[in-house]
Amino acid sequence: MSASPILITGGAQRLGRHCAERLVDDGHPVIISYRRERPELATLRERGIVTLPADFATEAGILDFFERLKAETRSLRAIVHNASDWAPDSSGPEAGATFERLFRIHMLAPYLINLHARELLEACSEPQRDIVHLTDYVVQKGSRKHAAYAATKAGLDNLTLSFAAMYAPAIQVNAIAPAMIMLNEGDDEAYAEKARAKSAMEMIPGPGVIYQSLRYLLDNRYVTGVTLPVDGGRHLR
Ligand SMILES: NC(=O)C1=CN([C@@H]2O[C@H](COP(=O)(O)OP(=O)(O)OC[C@H]3O[C@@H](n4cnc5c(N)ncnc54)[C@H](OP(=O)(O)O)[C@@H]3O)[C@@H](O)[C@H]2O)C=CC1
Ligand SMILES: Nc1nc2c(c(=O)[nH]1)N=C([C@H](O)[C@@H](O)CO)CN2
Repeated sequence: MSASPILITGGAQRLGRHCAERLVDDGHPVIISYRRERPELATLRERGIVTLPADFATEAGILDFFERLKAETRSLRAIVHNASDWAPDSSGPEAGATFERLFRIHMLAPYLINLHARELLEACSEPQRDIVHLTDYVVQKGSRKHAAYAATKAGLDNLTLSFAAMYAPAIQVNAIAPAMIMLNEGDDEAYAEKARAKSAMEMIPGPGVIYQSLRYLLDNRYVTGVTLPVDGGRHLR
């Protein structure tokens, strides 16, 4: 019987893409969701990664995605909720719309997908099944410029506890809380220097440290309801 696939939402770039390719390297079938078609997806498809379109900004979009997922597979080994929008707070009339959009991407999508995908995870013939939420160090301290982002990631952090209790022992549910992992386009050296100085390790590690944490969770049968900080010791500064 072929292995059940691992789903990574928002897997077309950066951390999600890195983990998707590393999982393929480790022999797992992988499904990713993407929002925008782009040339890089061809590379992932050539590696056998199944790519499903998804826009989690609306409930209808979330449920449409789940129908596509169900048409693609009858079981799942794991779900990694990686899709995210690091939108700064809006001032003025669109502030509420921004908050609602981030609530849907960071909380409603993981919530509805976890509820609907329970039977896909339980259909996995392997002994371990996992759900992993990508949250953020800012859940612990808030954010002056990304308050809506931080609050909705805090909601996702709390969903980790609820789903871990609901789904044990058949399914393990954990979170990974990164701080600065990789820069964005347009981040200059001054920004990078400031970012490095924020953590005790004084580095911007790149996505490999996230895959190491995901690998640990996927390989450990006795860990559930926890959040792994991957933040270079931000709390020490
Ligand atoms: N990078 C970092 O330093 C840090 C990352 N994190 C967290 O780690 C995870 C990965 O980070 P990173 O790789 O930088 O993430 P990105 O900012 O690259 O976003 C990942 C993907 O999310 C998808 N996405 C955005 N909006 C939507 C939407 N409305 N519906 C569906 N998908 C959407 C995008 O898809 P598309 O490109 O197709 O539009 C994008 O490819 C995220 O959850 C992030 O919050 C936390 C702290 C630090
Ligand atoms: N979806 C995203 N979330 C976050 C990103 C990102 O690029 N996409 N980046 C960060 C920053 O690296 C932040 O940790 C710097 O302090 C946070 N979240």
